[in-house]
Amino acid sequence: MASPAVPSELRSALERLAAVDRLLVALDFDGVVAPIVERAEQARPLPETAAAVAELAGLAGTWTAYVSGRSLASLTDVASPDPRTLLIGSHGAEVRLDGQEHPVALDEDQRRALEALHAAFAQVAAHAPGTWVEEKPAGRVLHTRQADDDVAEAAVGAARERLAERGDIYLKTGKRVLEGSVVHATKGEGIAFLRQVTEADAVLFAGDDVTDEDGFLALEAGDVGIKVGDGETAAAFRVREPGDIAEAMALLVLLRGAHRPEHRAERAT
Ligand SMILES: O=P(O)(O)OC[C@H]1O[C@H](O[C@H]2O[C@H](CO)[C@@H](O)[C@H](O)[C@H]2O)[C@H](O)[C@@H](O)[C@@H]1O
Repeated sequence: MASPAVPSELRSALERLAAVDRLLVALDFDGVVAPIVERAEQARPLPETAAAVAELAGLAGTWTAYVSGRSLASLTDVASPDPRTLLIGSHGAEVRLDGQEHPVALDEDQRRALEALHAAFAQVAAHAPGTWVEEKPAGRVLHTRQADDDVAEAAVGAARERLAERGDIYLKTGKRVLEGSVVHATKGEGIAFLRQVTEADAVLFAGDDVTDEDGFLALEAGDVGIKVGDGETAAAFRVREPGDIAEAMALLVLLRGAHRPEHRAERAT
């Protein structure tokens, strides 16, 4: 028999979460809310997940967030998030709370480092068919999903080599991407910040990529971490794919709705 989308241990954890006074539901975007696709601009949330997130955002004592590596501009473009959903972009460097954006501000040294990062990735991409460079306010992403495996591996190696001496550029490996940023930020910091501003008693965080491990490590006793897909993880729970997150979120709507049927009053976070 096929294993259920929401394993029984995770269901029990969701039942416990649904009963807390103040709950923060934080989801990574690509690979969790939206299935992975060939090009970054083509990603879209699964409609069932987006609907569940909007319902949760309307419940009393409940906050929703997307915690993403994307820039805020790219995240809002592809996710069309419910306005009540809090946004963390650029792996923690950008924030949108109650519709107010807090963009990243770069100093002169960081602007110069960003130019050097752009030049390095652009030069590599120019010689590696199928690769391309995504621009973010504080970083660049070398995408290799459409390149042959050997081309992708060589491109990432060449980009790392060009930047090896730079202590002012932080590199992260993601799913068929090499990310560079001139600002040090992590999803763990993003989740800690959201926990503080929402005064949440418990946090759910779901992620699929290596960079989400910082988020899982920021979880505390009573929180719930869900890894989507394969790979080593610090998360206590695992599901197979974004469709399973849609089912978990629909279940959480039912469970939370039973504890918090009234709607959230409109107010600042
Ligand atoms: O933290 P996330 O919300 O998961 O964002 C991580 C990166 O996601 C995007 O790249 C990934 O998704 C693309 C679309 O499915 C896929 O083509 C790519 O291979 C993936 O790595 C995004 O483009 C990056 O900026 C994000 O940092």
